[in-house]
Amino acid sequence: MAFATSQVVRGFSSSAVRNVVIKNVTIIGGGQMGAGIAQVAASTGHSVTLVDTSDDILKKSIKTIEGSLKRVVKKKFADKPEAGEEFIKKVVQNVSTSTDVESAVQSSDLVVEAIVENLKIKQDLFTLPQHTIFASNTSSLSISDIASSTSRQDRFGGLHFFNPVPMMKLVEVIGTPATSQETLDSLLNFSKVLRKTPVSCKDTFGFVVNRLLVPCIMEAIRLYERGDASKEDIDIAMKLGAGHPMGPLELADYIGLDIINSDPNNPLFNSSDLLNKLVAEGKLGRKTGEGFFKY
Ligand SMILES: CC(=O)CC(=O)SCCNC(=O)CCNC(=O)[C@H](O)C(C)(C)COP(=O)(O)OP(=O)(O)OC[C@H]1O[C@@H](n2cnc3c(N)ncnc32)[C@H](O)[C@@H]1OP(=O)(O)O
Ligand SMILES: NC(=O)C1=CN([C@@H]2O[C@H](COP(=O)(O)OP(=O)(O)OC[C@H]3O[C@@H](n4cnc5c(N)ncnc54)[C@H](O)[C@@H]3O)[C@@H](O)[C@H]2O)C=CC1
Repeated sequence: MAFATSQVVRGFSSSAVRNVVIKNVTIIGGGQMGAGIAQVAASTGHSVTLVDTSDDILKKSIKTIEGSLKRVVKKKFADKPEAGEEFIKKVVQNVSTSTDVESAVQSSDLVVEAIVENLKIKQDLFTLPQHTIFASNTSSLSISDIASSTSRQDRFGGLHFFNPVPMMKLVEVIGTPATSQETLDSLLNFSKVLRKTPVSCKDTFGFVVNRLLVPCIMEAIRLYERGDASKEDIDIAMKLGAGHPMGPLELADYIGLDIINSDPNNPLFNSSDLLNKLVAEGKLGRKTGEGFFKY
């Protein structure tokens, strides 16, 4: 770990900021988000350790990364296929895998948690060296609640990526009242090093994007549930009428239906019987082969 002076970032202190230079990154959770974050970090020269619960899952994660890299190089190295192959090799070499979280975090400057969306399981994760910054990629849990199980809340923040990580340019950087300025600056700077655009947000339900996007998805589900329009027509309407790249039901399947959390205290986020039924049946969207649509 080293310190560097970086550019002033919108929304943060106006004097030159000190941030931790992040070189070694551990990503915990090798699912669709963890694999994507690992890919982007490895592609920008970081040394990445990807952690999950079994070697079989990790093998799948590496396959996902390789598949996504092939799509990236098809465009980036369109005229130079050999350079593209070399790039893929280099990126994959930057990623090592582990099922032992305690040893994986030992030399990390930053740990990004991208495991299942469950508060208790997330809280149980921490056995981190003192200097390490910990960031959660949670979609809808409170960063303060996740951080509450540690005594190192100054080095704890939210780093919220979007799916598919290699394509989506945004990262939301979330600070709690206890997050230090140095940690926030480090997370903002890290996002820029990944060639993403960071925005900062307080630790408020859904942060910015999901606060606006999830009510739209939930309302689309209710529209379909009431029989007001077919699922196909709802998606066509939002693609052609609002210019969205995916319709809300296709997007829900893409995100994963288990990830779309509700909040009983907010009518905009009220759950739906249909969504709950699909999740209970294990129809979680693209990743399980069926959600609102079949894949
Ligand atoms: C839930 C949360 O907490 C937060 C969230 O993530 S909310 C969800 C946010 N994400 C979105 O809203 C995604 C909306 N959808 C999109 O932007 C686009 O549909 C998309 C970028 C995913 C795909 O683009 P598309 O034009 O619709 O489809 P598609 O033809 O498959 O892809 C176009 C190109 O994108 C690239 N691409 C898509 N997915 C990729 C991936 N996983 N890795 C690398 N490249 C990818 C490829 O270059 C692809 O070209 P090829 O087909 O030649 O490989
Ligand atoms: N799917 C999406 O569009 C987005 C999801 N997120 C958030 O990212 C996180 C992960 O989501 P996905 O990648 O979609 O889920 P996923 O289900 O694809 O992957 C989760 C991975 O975590 C692993 N895991 C579970 N418990 C673990 C533990 N204790 N230690 C190590 N690994 C463990 C699982 O084996 C699985 O591989 C969630 O918090 C979610 O809210 C954030 C942005 C977008």
